[in-house]
Amino acid sequence: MRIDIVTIFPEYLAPLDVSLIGKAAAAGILDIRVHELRTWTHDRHNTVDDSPCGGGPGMVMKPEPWWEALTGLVPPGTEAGTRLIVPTPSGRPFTQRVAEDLATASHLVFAPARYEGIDRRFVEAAAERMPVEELSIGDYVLAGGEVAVLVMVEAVGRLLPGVLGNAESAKDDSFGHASEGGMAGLLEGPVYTKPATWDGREVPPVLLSGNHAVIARWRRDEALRRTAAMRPDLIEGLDPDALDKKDRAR
Ligand SMILES: N#Cc1ccccc1Cn1ccc2ccc(-c3cc(N)[nH]n3)cc21
Repeated sequence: MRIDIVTIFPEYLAPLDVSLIGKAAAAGILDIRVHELRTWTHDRHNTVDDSPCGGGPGMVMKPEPWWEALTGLVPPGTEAGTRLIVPTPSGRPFTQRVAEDLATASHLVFAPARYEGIDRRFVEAAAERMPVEELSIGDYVLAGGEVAVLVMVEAVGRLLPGVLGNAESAKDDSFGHASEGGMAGLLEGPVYTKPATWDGREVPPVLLSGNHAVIARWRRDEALRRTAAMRPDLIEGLDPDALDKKDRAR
């Protein structure tokens, strides 16, 4: 997967060189390219913003540099397989299902804005050339879209084949598709490691029993318990077929 990120703060995307995503890029699974939006400005001050039409606070990002950037990165006629992602507080929620959908694309272009956002006409013009997703990572307002891009690139990147080692799997992710017996669709339950006793607190004995069927059942019970406590909305949304007989007996 190729990922292009256009921003006025390229240094904000430095974390993508680290850890899981950094290793995936080094392995060639991800081809991540970060671009400075001002590359596509032509005035002496490399202007990317202007005052809002109709008045109001702050500044709005001009459509021209974004359009030139998009056209430079995705020349007309080469849009197949490309999706434009625009982080915004007024977007569709970015969820695990959205991440799974975006993971099927061959090319993602991210347009993290600053100020009060981008002139609407850029999104409208882009939507005539390729699918555009306006996405929110949560019900709070950030100062710009770069942090949202970090979140989305990690959530999407980890789903690509070869990114997670065999030991870790996205198969049973929280929020993923609920599956019979799996944890997908539920929150993660508690995790423990050695020592067996710490601070006078014991690891639940079932986890030391070596009985994998009993351990799996205990973990599913704990995941259901935590989900019911922290996110009852997810329980309601679970596919009934994804709950096994013992779940229903709870
Ligand atoms: N737009 C806008 C805007 C509108 C009002 C006040 C402040 C901003 C700042 N801003 C500029 C770009 C941009 C991108 C994404 C977010 C964003 C996403 C989530 N989930 N929260 N915030 C915010 C962004």
